[in-house]
Amino acid sequence: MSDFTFNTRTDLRADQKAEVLIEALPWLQKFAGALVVVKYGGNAMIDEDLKRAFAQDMVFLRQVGLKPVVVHGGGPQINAMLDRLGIESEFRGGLRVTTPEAMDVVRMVLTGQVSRELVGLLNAHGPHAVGLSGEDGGLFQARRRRAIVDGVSVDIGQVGDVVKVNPGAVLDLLDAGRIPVVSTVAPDLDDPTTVLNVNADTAAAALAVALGARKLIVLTDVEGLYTSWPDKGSLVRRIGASALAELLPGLDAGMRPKMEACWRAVEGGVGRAHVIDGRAPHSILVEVFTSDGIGTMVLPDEEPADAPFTAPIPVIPHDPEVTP
Ligand SMILES: Nc1ncnc2c1ncn2[C@@H]1O[C@H](COP(=O)(O)OP(=O)(O)O)[C@@H](O)[C@H]1O
Ligand SMILES: CC(=O)N[C@@H](CCC(=O)OP(=O)(O)O)C(=O)O
Repeated sequence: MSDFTFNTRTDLRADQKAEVLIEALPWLQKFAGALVVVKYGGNAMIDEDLKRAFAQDMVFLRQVGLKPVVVHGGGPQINAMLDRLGIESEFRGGLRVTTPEAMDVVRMVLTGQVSRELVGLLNAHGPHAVGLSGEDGGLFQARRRRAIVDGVSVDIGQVGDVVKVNPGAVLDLLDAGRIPVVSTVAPDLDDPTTVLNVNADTAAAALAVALGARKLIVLTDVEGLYTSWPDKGSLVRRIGASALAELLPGLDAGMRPKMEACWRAVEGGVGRAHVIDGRAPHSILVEVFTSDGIGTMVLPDEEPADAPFTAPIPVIPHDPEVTP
């Protein structure tokens, strides 16, 4: 069970319910048809109630006309399976050292376990979700990368960075009204007979850029980015891309790939990137459909990061049937 609870519906008066709904109107209008990439990870992937709430949020987004694309992680699930099989695994520079033996497990767990479960949760609401990996339809091509540990470049095996995205398969699914669920294993561009293990935060950013997404939303287990972690008073609500770039080298292993992903997304033309708290049920809906939003928002430099939070002015389409 999560630590967070919402008022039960009977605690809200009818006018309060109406207020919540009407606050969403300008955001529903603003984001109608918008493509949103969501990186699913952290607690929201482990707690049963949070899993179900996540699935509801994705189906909600689709139902009100957005185009959600899910990119999932699975680090804890991979760790558990490697342990069960007695295969040793370590992280260097925030990335899993991936031997050929470990790669088989990474691929099996991400595509055969985590993706399947998520697709099942989403499809409890209707036949919406289709799982695919970076191998399907040539979605991703990756190149081996090394990790930097204490300033030294080290070999970490079958680990890659996405260098090419062919979003056709994802776009086909979106056109058919589906919710694509993407696992981040990718063929090696230099040796297509092998697959590489790609960090899910960075893969989500690459996909968001290639799709021209309006938003990238990354779920995690804290409220957002703290400038002086773990000082709770240092939570950042908004930050411009350049200011974030200055902070990146000083960030710890867990937060760094997430914030780097947000930075890359915004630099690549994605309108906004958000890191939000996946421990709070329905945090995605709060982020997209309320004026204050939630978590940390990264925005392009040309927009002032200190502008007040305001809702867009509602656009009421002219209906000749009602008003001549
Ligand atoms: N500056 C920071 N701001 C927020 N969290 C931070 C920061 N530095 C380190 N962290 C840690 O990074 C964690 C998120 O990384 P990680 O556990 O890898 O995420 P996930 O499992 O959600 O992919 C947070 O739970 C927090 O403990
Ligand atoms: C190279 C690398 O480290 N890959 C990750 C892929 C999964 C992932 O990124 O999962 P989270 O989002 O849950 O961390 C791994 O093997 O754990």
